[in-house]
Amino acid sequence: MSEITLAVRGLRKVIGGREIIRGIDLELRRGEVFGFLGPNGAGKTTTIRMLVGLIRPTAGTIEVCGYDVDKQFPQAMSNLGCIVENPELYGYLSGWSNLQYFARMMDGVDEARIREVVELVGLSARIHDKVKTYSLGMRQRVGIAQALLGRPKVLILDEPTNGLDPSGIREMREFIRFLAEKEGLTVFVSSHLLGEIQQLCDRVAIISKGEVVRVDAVHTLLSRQERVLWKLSSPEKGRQVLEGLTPDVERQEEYVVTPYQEGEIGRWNRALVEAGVDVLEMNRKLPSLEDLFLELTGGQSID
Ligand SMILES: Nc1ncnc2c1ncn2[C@@H]1O[C@H](COP(=O)(O)OP(=O)(O)OP(=O)(O)O)[C@@H](O)[C@H]1O
Repeated sequence: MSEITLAVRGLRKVIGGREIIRGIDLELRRGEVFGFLGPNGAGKTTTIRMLVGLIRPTAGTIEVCGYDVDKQFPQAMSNLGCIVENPELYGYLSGWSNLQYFARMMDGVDEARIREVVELVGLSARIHDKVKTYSLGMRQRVGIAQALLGRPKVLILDEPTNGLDPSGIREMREFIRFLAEKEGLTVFVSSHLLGEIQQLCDRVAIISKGEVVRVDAVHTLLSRQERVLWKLSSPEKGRQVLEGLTPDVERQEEYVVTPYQEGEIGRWNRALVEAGVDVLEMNRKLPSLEDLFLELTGGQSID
């Protein structure tokens, strides 16, 4: 079991008599990109604000690298970097001066470290230009550089690709994966975009109405729901044959749909042919996270 860098236990938050967060437990490991997925209003931002110490939980604990955010705040925060609301940068200063300004407020961050993070986020060529000439993607990178100054083990990003264009989104995704895989950071990313989580994250927690309804590897979540679409010479007869072999068979337009069960497909195929049903086409289909989300939240849409 790899090192736990962020542990959340029994987290609750009541605001104005309303329970917004209703008991969240999470354990994040070193080197993983962890997605926090939920529709608008599910409680993502409130949870993140507690993780980074901006608001206090009503109940529960949060530990960063073993340090309690409430009781050992400075130690916990020295292991945590975050961009929660849009990074506040001074447009009339260069990226470098912005970073110098933040570095001055931190212990043990020297010019060499600033140079290091600038290189890490790939901004060396433009770092002495004024921030107001930067694209949104570049500003995000300065924000990340700032979050990395103190050598955190955990990085928390709230909707990191918000507002970026497709190439900016791809770059940001590659950069986040690099930080986890090569630098060993734990990256916690909130999003309401299923496709993004699917492409970026190792594991995901799905949050709905202040509760985590599922935590699993993205791959496991999706493969468990994998289906096979059969195009058959006589779909109705084929459906009856398949129903005798596996539960969960349904018709979808011209296809008969079954679960995907490794090792069974050949046998089902033979049974169809023996019953006089030709298999014209067969496709494996991964569900979208969207299908899964609808299933887990009882039809609550993502947006
Ligand atoms: N300070 C507050 N006072 C009252 N209600 C609040 C407060 N902060 C959050 N809420 C409510 O708590 C719920 C969760 O909000 P939160 O912002 O955490 O959701 P979210 O998942 O981050 O959604 P979004 O992506 O829209 O920010 C919402 O119903 C919101 O109205």
